[in-house]
Amino acid sequence: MPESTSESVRSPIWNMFAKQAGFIVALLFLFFFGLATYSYHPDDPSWFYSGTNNPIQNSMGPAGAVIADLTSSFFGALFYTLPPLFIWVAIVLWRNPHAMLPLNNALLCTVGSVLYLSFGSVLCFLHTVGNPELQYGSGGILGNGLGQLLYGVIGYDGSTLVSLALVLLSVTLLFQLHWLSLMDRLGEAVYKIVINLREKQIERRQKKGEKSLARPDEDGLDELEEPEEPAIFRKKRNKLDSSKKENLDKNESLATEDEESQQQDPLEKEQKKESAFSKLALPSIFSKKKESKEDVVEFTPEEPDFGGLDSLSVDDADMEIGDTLYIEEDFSEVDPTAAQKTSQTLSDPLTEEKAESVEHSQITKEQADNVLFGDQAATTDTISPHKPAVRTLSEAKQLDSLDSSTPDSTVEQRNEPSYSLPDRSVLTQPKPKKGGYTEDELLSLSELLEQRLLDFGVKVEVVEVNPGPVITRFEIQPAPGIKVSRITNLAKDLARSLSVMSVRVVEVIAGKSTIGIEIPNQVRDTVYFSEVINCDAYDRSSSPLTLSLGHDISGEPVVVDLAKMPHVLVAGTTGSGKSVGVNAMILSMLLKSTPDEVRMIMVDPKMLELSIYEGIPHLLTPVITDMKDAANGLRWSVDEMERRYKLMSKLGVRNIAGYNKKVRDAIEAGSPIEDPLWQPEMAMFSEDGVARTVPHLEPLPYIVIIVDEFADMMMIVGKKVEELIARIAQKARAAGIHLILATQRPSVDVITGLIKANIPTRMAFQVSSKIDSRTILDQGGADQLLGMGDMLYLPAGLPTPIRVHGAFVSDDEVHAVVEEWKQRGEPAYIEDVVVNPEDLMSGDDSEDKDALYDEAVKIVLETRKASISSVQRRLKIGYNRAANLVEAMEAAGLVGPMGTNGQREILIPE
Ligand SMILES: Nc1ncnc2c1ncn2[C@@H]1O[C@H](COP(=O)(O)OP(=O)(O)OP(=O)(O)O)[C@@H](O)[C@H]1O
Repeated sequence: MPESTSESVRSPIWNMFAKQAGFIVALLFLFFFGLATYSYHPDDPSWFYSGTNNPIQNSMGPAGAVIADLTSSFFGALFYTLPPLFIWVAIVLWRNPHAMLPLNNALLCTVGSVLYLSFGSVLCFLHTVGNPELQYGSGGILGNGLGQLLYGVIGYDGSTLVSLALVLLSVTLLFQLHWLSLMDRLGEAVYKIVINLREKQIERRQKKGEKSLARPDEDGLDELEEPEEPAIFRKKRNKLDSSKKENLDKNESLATEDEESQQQDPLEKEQKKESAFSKLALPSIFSKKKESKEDVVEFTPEEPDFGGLDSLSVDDADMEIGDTLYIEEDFSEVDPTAAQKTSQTLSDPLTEEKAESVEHSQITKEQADNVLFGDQAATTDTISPHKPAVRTLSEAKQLDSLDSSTPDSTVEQRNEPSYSLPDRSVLTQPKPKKGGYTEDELLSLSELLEQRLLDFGVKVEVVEVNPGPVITRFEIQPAPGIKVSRITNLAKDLARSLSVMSVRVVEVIAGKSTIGIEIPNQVRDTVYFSEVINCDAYDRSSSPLTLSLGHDISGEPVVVDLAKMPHVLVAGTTGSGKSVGVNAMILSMLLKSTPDEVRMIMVDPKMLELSIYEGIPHLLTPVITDMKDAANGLRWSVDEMERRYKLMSKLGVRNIAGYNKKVRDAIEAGSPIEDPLWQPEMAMFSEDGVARTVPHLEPLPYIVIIVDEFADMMMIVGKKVEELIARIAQKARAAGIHLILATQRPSVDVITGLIKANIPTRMAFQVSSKIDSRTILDQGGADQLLGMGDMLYLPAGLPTPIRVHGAFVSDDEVHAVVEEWKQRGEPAYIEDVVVNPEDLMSGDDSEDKDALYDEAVKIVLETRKASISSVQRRLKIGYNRAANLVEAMEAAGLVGPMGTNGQREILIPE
């Protein structure tokens, strides 16, 4: 033990001594070797040569002469570089025990040295570098041997190239070089030198008192003062700047968060604490009533996935963003506070302004999403700080009308809405609510529910109660091992034993492990349309297709966007409230959007429900009651959809929102866009003989096709309708064409697989059987509804439907709004929508042949002019149809293709 201790104490000293001795020996050797090399003389006697009788000239005597002779013979001219090479290797091994590369340092140096000496001497041999009078030439024995070998295999250039590459590699290994950073450093050094030189030059000139300072341009001093920064430095500096900025931004945002949390109203904090406490400390069923809103939020539907087309939604959002910013500008013109805000923004640096607008736009999008599903708490909280950014459409219109009274020329240029919206005061005001169950009643009802279920052998515990205007939802926690299906199957028995009309079992409540039992209230409150329309969610939504459907189970308004659905199927038994529901949807649009924004095609086979809307300016065609006309209306819509797609592709936009923005921007900029689909021959035949000019594009309105009973259409017209509906449903979203299809026959021959696959959003009113419910929703539940507007709304992509108590719209309300609109304007009907019903009705062979084809051919042959516009004028049909007819004639060989002068040759002799 003591021995080993003394050993361990002695060894470091010994190591140090050994190291130092080694260093001295190495130094000695290097000096000796260096002197011997550099005092080499070819006449000195050596290993290969006995020498002259002259005295030895090598300063290290005969030994030095032999060493120098050996190295020079073997390595050729390269032997001069041996001493520095050895010194370098010594330094590397001494100072850097750990190599940068994942290899032993000694190994690196050895490999590097061998490569250097071998291929360096090859290079010396090939290119006669250094003294060629050395005994074995400038390549030495090694260079000669290896060089000749390489030359024999890869030739002169190849040998040079390979040797160069290997020498470079050897340098890399020996110096453990990183070429890029070496270049970096070299560039940096050169730059510094140049800067130094220039500074000195300027100093010198200044000292000389030259005029150059007064006239810097002449002397190019301006250039000198701001020398162009090399890209490498610029990059570095930018990187540094951006990282600094990021840090600053982070710090700032942290600081704001801190500030915000500090500035939070103490009362608010207290309330938060209280609510947290109540959640923890009051597990009573009533304490959970407050959470009912959250339940609704959990159902917030996502935007449906429509494959390629779905991605277009981003553009929709863009459009909304654009609108919002535009409105904000308006607002600044009217409202002094907003103006102040804008001026503040303007005074801020550009980047800040951009950041703010981006923030606004993000909030707008989020808000829109929240708003649309009645999450009022969320919206009011988030919106308030940016109120001007999310003006409602009606507010914006008020501002517009205010703007128009100002003499500002820029304001006058703007597209004024040609209509004002009807006043909502025409709607029936809601009556006071009678309310559902009292607290005591709720308690006893929950006990009764537990008891009744126990009677059926199902042990459950009521954990939460959510009272609403029409039903009350009891959330129950079943005992372990009890299947949900058992409770679902007991729905009817439960309703009977509780003496209520019906009980709906909600098998899955998103995010919870409980089951919902929905029991109708004894006294049912009516949900008035004026209640659901006068809500933040509806007001704040910027979409012209915003629909206010009704209240959810906790009494919050449910507001959705048809543009995002993008089509909806409404089904329910007769008297379940479908027509009232459809009316609520139509009124939602009529109270939100002008005919410039939304146009409608209404199909009403019953001649009762929708005929009431006859004469409103939103209609594209009189309310269709004939199913043949209806089918043709669908065909027109498909044509219109195709036309819109062509226009959008010509303008390079992906949806109607983008198209309208581009067209409006162009109009506002005073350079409206010419119709890209216009054809030159249209100019030749105007009605009054005046040559036509290229028409300009106008913003396109959304088109909503509302069919009150599409089963009739399917029965009368047949398969073609199904195909047309599927075509519109698949593609029309981007073109701004949307379908609302209602039926009272939820059977598979009406709601076919093709229609279901293409219309993802469904609205199920009360139905008589579970099978019907499955046909509509792919699940039961609609059979347990209460009727009179009680519905299950299934947004696309959501697995479970939302129960909505539809708003009641009376005939008087509809009449009042219709009257308001009739006073505002006449409808501008498009005749094409319903013409030519025969082609759809007739057999398949004539399906693609236009009924007016023969007449068109007659006209062309008579007039000897195959012009689209003349056919259009003579037959009083739309351009598209006339173009199709002329193209059909071309296909049939009656007329030739259009020539460069815009004329077609008539191929049939006179
Ligand atoms: N949201 C509602 N609130 C209160 N009552 C309603 C509501 N919706 C409908 N009703 C009542 O139900 C009745 C039938 O409604 P509606 O005419 O809309 O049913 P429907 O399903 O269209 O029937 P049909 O297919 O026979 O036309 C209405 O007259 C009205 O009294």
